[in-house]
Parts: sequence; structure tokens; C-alpha cells
Amino acid sequence: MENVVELINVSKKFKGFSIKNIDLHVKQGFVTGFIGANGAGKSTTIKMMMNLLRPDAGEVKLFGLDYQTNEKDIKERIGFVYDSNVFFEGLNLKDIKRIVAPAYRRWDDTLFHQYVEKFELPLNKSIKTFSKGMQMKASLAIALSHHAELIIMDEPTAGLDPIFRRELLGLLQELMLDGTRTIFFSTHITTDLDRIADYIAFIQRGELVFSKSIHDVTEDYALVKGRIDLLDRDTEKAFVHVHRAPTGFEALTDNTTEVKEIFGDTVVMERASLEDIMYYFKGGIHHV
Ligand SMILES: Nc1ncnc2c1ncn2[C@@H]1O[C@H](COP(=O)(O)OP(=O)(O)OP(=O)(O)O)[C@@H](O)[C@H]1O
Repeated sequence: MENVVELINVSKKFKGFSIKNIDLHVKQGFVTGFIGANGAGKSTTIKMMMNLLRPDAGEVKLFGLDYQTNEKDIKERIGFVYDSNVFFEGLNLKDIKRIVAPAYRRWDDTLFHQYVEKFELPLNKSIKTFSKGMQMKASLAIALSHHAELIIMDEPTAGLDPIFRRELLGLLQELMLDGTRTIFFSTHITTDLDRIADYIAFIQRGELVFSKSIHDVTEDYALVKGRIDLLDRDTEKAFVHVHRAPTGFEALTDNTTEVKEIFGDTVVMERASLEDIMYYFKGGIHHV
């Protein structure tokens, strides 16, 4: 299977924060959700994918190409959708189109007008009067009008009302139907991903915890509940993190097979949501 994005052993250091040796592959034709708490490093990673930031070490490849020699070709094939307005605020959509369109070989004016109509965007009103949802739609309309194969979005659903969020997710689903597009988007609203993601990449404190199919996430992770006296130094190794309460323990495992072997039917296992997974990883030490 082809990867449209490959981050190979990528590191980036800021004062007080670093991205550490990330290996991340984004598969063509699928939706990958990029999750992580505030400050985990999602935007920094996306900026490196977009060549807005250079890694200190490691390789970044898009469509198998590197930015050093293929920047223009790569950028033609990506639609970057921001969570805030990056256009000149005083301009309207018609002016923005006039500026942006010549930069793309595959710009499709008919398609642009179709999306403007579909998204009910005014062409003559200045962008600064747009709501956050309208700005997101404008940014998406531009990305789609140059036939971007890869759509990268940084927190596209943050700050949107639930109805618009659903609408946007529905639209992204629609875009995936022809099987040629790839979508990579970061979010901390994990419930968005239950609807549309095929793969999940999870970053925490600058480290990639996992990148796998949603099916594998469901298979590998579970919440386990049982009596406190079942826990000891050995049995606890089956868990990412354990919460103890007087009535019993609740823990997250990343190895459901091992839990079944150790505890049999003395514990109860339940499906762990992405939110459960993020929560337990935050509280615990990750051992693999
Ligand atoms: N240019 C920079 N210089 C110094 N530190 C930076 C810079 N950019 C980001 N950081 C720091 O890197 C860390 C990760 O930031 P990043 O924006 O990548 O996180 P995030 O996962 O996108 O968070 P959020 O969900 O809150 O947007 C933060 O602690 C941030 O302060």
C-alpha cells in the first residue's frame, strides 16, 4: 500500500519541547485522524509535513518526493486547511481566488464555483465578516478546486458548532468516495473520528504512541475492571495505567490477549474509546 506521507525518524527541538524520532506513514486513500492532548505536538508535526518548519533530523517525504527538490510539485498536490483565517482579511473570496488560482496548474474554476454554491459562501463579502465555519469552508473550497490529492487539516472541527461539525464530517466522507483522496487531520475531539477515520495516529509529549487502523486500536486496547487483590507487580505489567479505588481497579491494557491469559474471567473487559486511551496514557508511563 502506498504512503502519501512518510516522516522517517523526524526530530525537532524547541526550548522546553521536542518532537522525538517520529516515524509516521499516512496511507493513500484513507482518512487518518491525528490525536493528542493540547501541546502534544500535532501542529508542529503538521508544519513539518507542510515544510513550514524544517526538522532538525530525519526525513519528510510526500508522494515519495522530498521538499528540497520537489516543493512546487508537492504543494500542488496538497490542500492545506487551516483552523483560522490565513487569507488577507479585507479581501473577498473572488479576490482571493484571483490571487490563488494562477498558482495551481490544475485549478478548476467550474469546480470552485460549484463548491462556493454548495457551501453557500458569498463571493463579494470580505472574509473578515465570515464565521469560523465559513472560513473553514472557504479554505476547503480552495483546496478542492485545485484537485488536491491529499488534504491536511489542523483542527478543522475546533470551535465549530455540533451541527456544522457533522456537516463537515459528512462532506469529508463524501470526498473519500472516489477512492483517490487522502485526508489527514488533527483533532482533540475524538468522537469525530469514530465517524470517519480509518487510521489513528496518537502523539503524546512529542512522541508517537501508535499509528494503526481503527480496527487494530479496538482489538488491542480495552478497559479492564476487577478486584484490587488481583493486582501485583507482575500482573500490573499488562496495563498501560491503573486507577485504584476502594471498590476495585480500572485500567487500560494495550494487550487484550495477555489480560485474558493472566486474569481469565476474573476481570471484566470493555471497549476503550479513543478518549479513554488518551486519558490513561496521560496518567501513566508507556511501556511497550
Ligand atoms: N516556534 C516555536 N517555538 C517554541 N516552542 C514552540 C514553537 N511552536 C510550538 N512550540 C511548543 O511546542 C509544543 C507543542 O505545540 P503544538 O502546537 O505542536 O501542539 P498541539 O498538539 O498542536 O497542541 P494544541 O492541540 O493545543 O493545538 C507546545 O509546548 C508549544 O508551546
